Amino acid sequence: NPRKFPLPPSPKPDPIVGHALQIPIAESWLKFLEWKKQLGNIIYLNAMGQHIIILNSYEVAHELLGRRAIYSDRPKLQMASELSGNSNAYFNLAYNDRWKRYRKLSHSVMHKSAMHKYWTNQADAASDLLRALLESPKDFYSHVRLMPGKAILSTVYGIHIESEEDEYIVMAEEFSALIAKWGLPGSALVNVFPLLGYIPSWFPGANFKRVANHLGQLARRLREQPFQHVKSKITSGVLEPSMTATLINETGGDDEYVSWVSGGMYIAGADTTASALATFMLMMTLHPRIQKKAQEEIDRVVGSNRLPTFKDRENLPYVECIIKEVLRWYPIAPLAVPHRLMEEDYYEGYWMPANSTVIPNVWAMSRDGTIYKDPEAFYPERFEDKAGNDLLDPRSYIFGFGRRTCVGMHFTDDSMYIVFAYILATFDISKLRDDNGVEVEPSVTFNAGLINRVNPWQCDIRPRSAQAVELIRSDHST
Ligand code: HEM
Repeated sequence: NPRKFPLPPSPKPDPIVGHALQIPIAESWLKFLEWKKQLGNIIYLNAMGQHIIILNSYEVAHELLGRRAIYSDRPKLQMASELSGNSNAYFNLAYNDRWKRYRKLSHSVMHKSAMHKYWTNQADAASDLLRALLESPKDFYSHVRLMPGKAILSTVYGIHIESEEDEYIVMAEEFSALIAKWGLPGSALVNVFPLLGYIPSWFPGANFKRVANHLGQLARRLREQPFQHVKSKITSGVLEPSMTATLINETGGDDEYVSWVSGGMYIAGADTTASALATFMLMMTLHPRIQKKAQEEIDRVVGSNRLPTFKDRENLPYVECIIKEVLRWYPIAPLAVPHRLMEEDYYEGYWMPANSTVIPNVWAMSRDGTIYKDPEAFYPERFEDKAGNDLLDPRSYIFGFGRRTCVGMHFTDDSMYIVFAYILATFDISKLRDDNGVEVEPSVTFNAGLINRVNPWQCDIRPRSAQAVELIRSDHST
C-alpha cells in the first residue's frame, strides 16, 4: 500500500477471526445491505486473513468489475473446483489463456446476433411447456423447471428431453443441489482452509472429500456423455445441428476445450432460467391486474389466432417491462459470482488489496431506492415510457460484470420472452378459491442460496379459451 490509503470502511472486527463469524452463510446479501446503510457502497471484510470487498452499488461495481481488467479473476472455491477435479470448469477458471479461449469459442455461438438460430428450439420447449400445463396444471412447478433445460440441451447438444426422469436432468439436479449445499465459501471448512484438502478421505470429518469426489464424477459424466453423443452423430454422418457440432467443426475437433465450454452451459443455464420462470408464474398468481394488462397487449398486437413470435417482441413493450421486473424483483444470483482482484488497486481514496475476493451485492442494486422508487413492490410500469426506458436495466447487473459477464444472457432473455408471451397468450393464472369461492392467499416461501428460487406454491392455471386450447395443441410458428 505505497500510497498509504485506508482500506474501505468495515464493521468492527472480532479478535483473530476478523469478520468471519459476522458474515451469515444464509442470505448474507441482507447483512451486506444493512451494513451499506452504515458504511456505504464499498465495505471491507477480513475473514481469517482473507480480504473480502463488498460492492453495494451498481455504479461502483460497474466501474471496478466492469471496467478494470484486474478484477476479472476468480477466487478458488475448493469444493466446486480443485477437490472435485473441476478446476477447468468455465465458472472456476482463472483469468488466463484457457479462459480466454473458452470466451472466444462461446462468443462465436452465443453472441446476440446468433440468437435467432436457437429460436425454434426455445419455442419448441415453450410449446411443450404449454401442453404440459394443459395436461397437468397442478404439476406446473416441475414443468417450469424442466423447460429451460430442454431448450439448452437441444440447442447445445441436439438432445431432446422428454421428461424430468431423463438421466441428464436427474444428474444435473443432483449436481446443482450439491453445489448449492457445498459450493459457497462458508458452506465447507475446506473452502476457507484449503490445506484441509490434503487430509485423506478416510480421516474422521473428511466427508467433504467423498462429496467432492462424487461431485467430480457427476460433473465429468454431465460433460462427457452429451459431448460423446454429438461426436458419435458426426462420425456416423448424421446431421443434427447443435452448438457443440458447430464448435467441433469450427475448431477442427478441439475436444478438450469444446467439451468444457458446452458442459458449462447446462450447469449455468438451466437452474437459473427456471428460477426466473418460477418468479414470473408467482407474480402472475399474485398480480391479476398486471397479468390482464399484458394479456390485453398480446391480444391487441398478436390477436388470438396464433401464438406470439420472436418478431412480435418489439411491439410488446409491457411484456418487456415484466421481463425486467421479474429479474429485478427477485435476483437469481443475489451476489452474482465472486471475482478476484489480481493486483492492488486504489478507488475513491481507498486501498483495495491484491488477492481480495470482490463480491457485487446484486441484491442491494435491485433494492436501490435512489434508482427504483418503492423497490420492494413488483411494479413493471417503472420501466414503461421514456423515463422507464432510461431507468437502470436490471440486465446490466443481474448477469454479473465486465469480462466475466454471463455468457448465456441473450439466450436467457429470449427464453424468458417466449415463455412469458406464450403463457400470457394462452393461460389465466390465479389464486385458488375455497368452497365459498373466496380467494385463498398462497403460502409463498423462498429457497435462498447460491441460486435463489421461489418454492412451489398453489395456484389455478386454466386455458383462456377454447381457441387457446386449439393453439396449444396445434403447431406453432416462430
Ligand atoms: C436467468 C438466468 C441466468 C442468470 C441470472 C445468470 C447469471 C450469471 C452470473 C451472475 C454469472 C457470473 C458473472 C460474473 O462473474 O460477473 C454468470 C456466468 C456464466 N453464465 Fe450465466 N446466468 C443465467 C443463465 C445462463 C445461461 C442460459 C447460460 C448458458 C446457456 C449461462 C452461462 C454462463 C457461463 C458459461 C458463465 C461463466 C462465465 C465466466 O466465468 O466467464 N448462464 N451467469
